[in-house]
Amino acid sequence: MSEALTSDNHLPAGAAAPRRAKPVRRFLRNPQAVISALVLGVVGGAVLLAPLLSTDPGAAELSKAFAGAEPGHPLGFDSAGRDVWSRLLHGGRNTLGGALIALAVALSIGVPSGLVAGYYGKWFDAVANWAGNFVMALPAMVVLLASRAILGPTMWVLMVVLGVLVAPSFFRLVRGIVATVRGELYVDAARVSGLRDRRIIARHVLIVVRAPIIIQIALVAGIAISLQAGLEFLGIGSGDLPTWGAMLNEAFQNVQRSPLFMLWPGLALGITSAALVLLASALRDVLEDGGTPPPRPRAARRARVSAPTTSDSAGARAALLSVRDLAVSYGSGASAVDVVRGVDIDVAEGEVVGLVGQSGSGKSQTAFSVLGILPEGGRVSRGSILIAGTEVVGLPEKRYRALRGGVVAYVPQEPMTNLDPAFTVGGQLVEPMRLRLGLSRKAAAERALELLRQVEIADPRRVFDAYPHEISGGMAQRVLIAGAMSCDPKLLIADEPTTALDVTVQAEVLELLRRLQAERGLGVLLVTHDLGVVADLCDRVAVMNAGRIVETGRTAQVLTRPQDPYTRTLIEAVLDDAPARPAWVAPRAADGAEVPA
Ligand SMILES: Nc1ncnc2c1ncn2[C@@H]1O[C@H](COP(=O)(O)OP(=O)(O)OP(=O)(O)O)[C@@H](O)[C@H]1O
Repeated sequence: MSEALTSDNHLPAGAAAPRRAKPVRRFLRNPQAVISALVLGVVGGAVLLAPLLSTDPGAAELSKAFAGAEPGHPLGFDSAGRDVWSRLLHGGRNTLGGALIALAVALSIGVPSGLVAGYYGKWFDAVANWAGNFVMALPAMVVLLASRAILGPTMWVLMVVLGVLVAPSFFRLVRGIVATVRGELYVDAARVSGLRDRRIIARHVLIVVRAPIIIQIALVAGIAISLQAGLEFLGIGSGDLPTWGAMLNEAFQNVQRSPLFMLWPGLALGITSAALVLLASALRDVLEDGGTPPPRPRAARRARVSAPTTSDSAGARAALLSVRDLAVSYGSGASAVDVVRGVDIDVAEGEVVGLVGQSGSGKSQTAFSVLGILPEGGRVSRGSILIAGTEVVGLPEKRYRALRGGVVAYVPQEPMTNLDPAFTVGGQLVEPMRLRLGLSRKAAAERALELLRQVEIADPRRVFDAYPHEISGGMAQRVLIAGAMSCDPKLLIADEPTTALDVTVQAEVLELLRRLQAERGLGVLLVTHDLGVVADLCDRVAVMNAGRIVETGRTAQVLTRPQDPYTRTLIEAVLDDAPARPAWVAPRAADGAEVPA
């Protein structure tokens, strides 16, 4: 086996693939990020420590109006004889505090609603999208002015209103990303492994939106500060509170006498806003370009057409998997299309049943129906599916979850897209085991390493610690097989498990599946278009065409004495692909001379 493994494990054992530096390290290596964060740190620290670094901002000494700098008052006094330095620091507290309130409101409305709308879609998405568009269409300044007229001169409440006005920017951002991630195969895989939606969102979805949200926070904070300063400059804020905008307003009224008063709040606003924008741009480089790879576009589940009738005996039903009269439909009413019609399949314990047919014949739709993961718009419109005696058509999601991962497991077609690029292989194996088997982190990690050994990965520790992009396709498929085995299922649904792999690796993975099936006595429903794989692995085979099972029987019997014309065509197509005959060699006479044709 070790020889076989070398072709699969493209990276030599122990050789580490180039790893991306951790986000903190990338941040520290980015001068723009460090400088802008330092500037913001200094501004934030100064305003936080305002009571220690300055005196009462409201204390006025009229005799000192417009007086210059003196010890303890480095920026001099304003028109009312108040210390400009104290007002600048305390004003910063109110300005930044107001921006924080607006941000908190925007985040608490925009992020959860974007997550729910993006992940679940349906009516909530439509309503939230409409509401978001409506709020975005409102002119922010006019709404703030109207709010001030209705609610009175209270800056904090105006900041809450501002938060509501900018919430759609977070909603749109999160909704868009989550809607893409929702369609990722690794999210389907997490669902099949029995994880709850809440957990999938927290673990696989939030991590993808994390970086864009951080970047958006920096941008929106800059906008909130500017808007707030604008309101105060226009005299629409609280009036009595020192803020940078209010200082600008006061300074503007005395610009002829002391133009320097404009400088300090203007500088504070300019430096803080510029630092936030520069930080957002640096964070984009740090977190996105070199960070979590963006979700790979979901490989379209093939949807091509191809044209029906016997199947497993409709009588006795197998103990492990028994499908009867299954129909899968897309669309509704007159436009409904049945892509699977009247399918009957049985898989007994320890039996390998091949589901074979050309592309678009409905094999994957049948498998997805068994797993309860039909793509959006698809539904089981008729029939019955018994898994270990439990009817799963119409089964509540909670009970379905208990079956998936535990009784029935899934090995998908495309290994790479079924692993979450944001987590290590080990992390992805450990999580379902902790949840389903109630193991501690340590015990689950040990079991994961043992499973990696069982699927013949040469260096389990390295693969355990690796991210999906650091392993080969063949290794990724072994990892998924290890994951499928992790909760000791009885039934395995394998959907073209070797199609995406190169030929040598295909043979190894098939050999592995054969060994695990025999050792564990698994029942397997093997979806494939490859009659060679069927001949190699399957006890029985069901041939599918245009959504129907056209022939079922023992593998040897179906392959050697096919009854249905479509099965014969399939077999003949394979024979047509047989290796070409050797090149013609001209016959030679006894003396070696070429015989003329
Ligand atoms: N999301 C969808 N919406 C509408 N029709 C779909 C959808 N997905 C698949 N179909 C249709 O269902 C039929 C069966 O597709 P299915 O993916 O099961 O084929 P398959 O036999 O597994 O093919 P392949 O080997 O290429 O995956 C196809 O005709 C396809 O057009």
